[in-house]
Amino acid sequence: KFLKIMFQDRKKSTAGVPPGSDGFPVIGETLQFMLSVNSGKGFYEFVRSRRIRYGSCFRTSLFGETHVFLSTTESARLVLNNDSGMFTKRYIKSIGELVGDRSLLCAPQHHHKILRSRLINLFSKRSTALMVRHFDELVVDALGGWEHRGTVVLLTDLLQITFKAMCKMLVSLEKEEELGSMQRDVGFVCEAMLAFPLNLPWTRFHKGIMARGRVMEMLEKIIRERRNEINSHNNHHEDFLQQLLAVDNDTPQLTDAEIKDNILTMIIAGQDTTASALTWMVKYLGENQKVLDILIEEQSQITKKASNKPFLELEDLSEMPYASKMVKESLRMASVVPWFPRLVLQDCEMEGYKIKKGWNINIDARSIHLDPTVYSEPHKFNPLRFEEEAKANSFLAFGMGGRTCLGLALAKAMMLVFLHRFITTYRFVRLFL
Ligand code: HEM
Repeated sequence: KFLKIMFQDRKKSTAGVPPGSDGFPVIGETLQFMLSVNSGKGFYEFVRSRRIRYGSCFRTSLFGETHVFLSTTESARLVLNNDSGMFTKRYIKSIGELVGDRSLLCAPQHHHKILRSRLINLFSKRSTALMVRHFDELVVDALGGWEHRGTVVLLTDLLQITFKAMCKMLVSLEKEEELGSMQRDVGFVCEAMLAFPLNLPWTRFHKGIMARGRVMEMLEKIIRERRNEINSHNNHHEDFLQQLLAVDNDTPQLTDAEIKDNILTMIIAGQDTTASALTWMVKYLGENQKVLDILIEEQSQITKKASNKPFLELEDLSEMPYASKMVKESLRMASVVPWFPRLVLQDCEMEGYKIKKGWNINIDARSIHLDPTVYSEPHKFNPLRFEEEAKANSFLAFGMGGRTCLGLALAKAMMLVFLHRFITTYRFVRLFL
């Protein structure tokens, strides 16, 4: 029925293209976009200022292509749930060269479905429980060290902790030296993903390609060693690699190339996002004394109850109702992934405007999270707003539909663990400089 409406509308459509600017010939508004990427305000400023100028649907031209930004819950539903099949995640060749064209992020739609159905099994309750225990160990260790340091740059430390957590969960990599070189190389790959895709010896893109090669070599070595261990029955690992290599006649095996590309993908997808979300959460804590007081009360109870065990367990997290809302509110306010890009596969109409095949359409999650018609007093940090269920299609921190974040339960668990330890280890004093 939906498709019928869309096609009927298209035949008699008199709709115009969305408001916005095409900028300069060929480069469009790329320069303005790059300026805001490098400004102190960050790349979202480019979108925010145009959303204010043009409204909830606007177009721009970036890197030679038309981009439309949409910021209503209804457009989020249509595009992200994609029941019409008219949208897909875009394959960008340069990103494919960096994360691998068998990565979940780049695979064509039919291959994505197969990969996702295999990978989703890895994110079980058991994996989350193991992650809680291990992440807690890492956090306790890190927080203990902060006592003796004059200044801690939170994001830098958290990137290291989340990197270690990802590597342990995925391939049980724990040796400091190997972790160090892997983290450096994954960092080069991530930088190259945002760079101009020119593969010449002095470019950031080239550095990323070289780094990907080294990451692949290291993963190959890890897979080889693991197979030897499995063959000699000398194996005690409980990580994602172990599950991916297990021979199970009911589930199709992934090839080694698929395993390597997707391990790199999961490190990239999980490390930065979680570290940023944690950093924002601490910022909101520092700004909201009342929230902090309630949390201290709740978390002290957990400390009392769990005093006989060295580390938190998954069950402990279910006794943190206020902290869970705090985590959700932090994710809403921060919108760590601010918009979700898709490619339009057929001419259609959205919000009364003509959208053409081949355009890029972006669901602007941050605008939805801060829309006063969706969340009352959206700039107020208020965890209790989640006592009531949020409006449909309005909480988009982890996306929606067939591309929803695979690591959402893990990410929430890590945030709760960190919140607990942070609050119960240190006293929060705000310095007004
Ligand atoms: C607070 C932390 C995190 C946030 C805010 C976050 C957010 C997101 C969002 C918004 C998407 C969907 C993007 C889209 O639809 O275009 C996504 C996808 C994904 N996330 Fe997360 N994520 C987080 C942590 C993690 C963790 C810990 C993992 C674990 C490995 C992970 C793995 C993935 C994967 C594999 C995808 C791709 C799914 C697909 O394309 O089918 N994420 N994430």
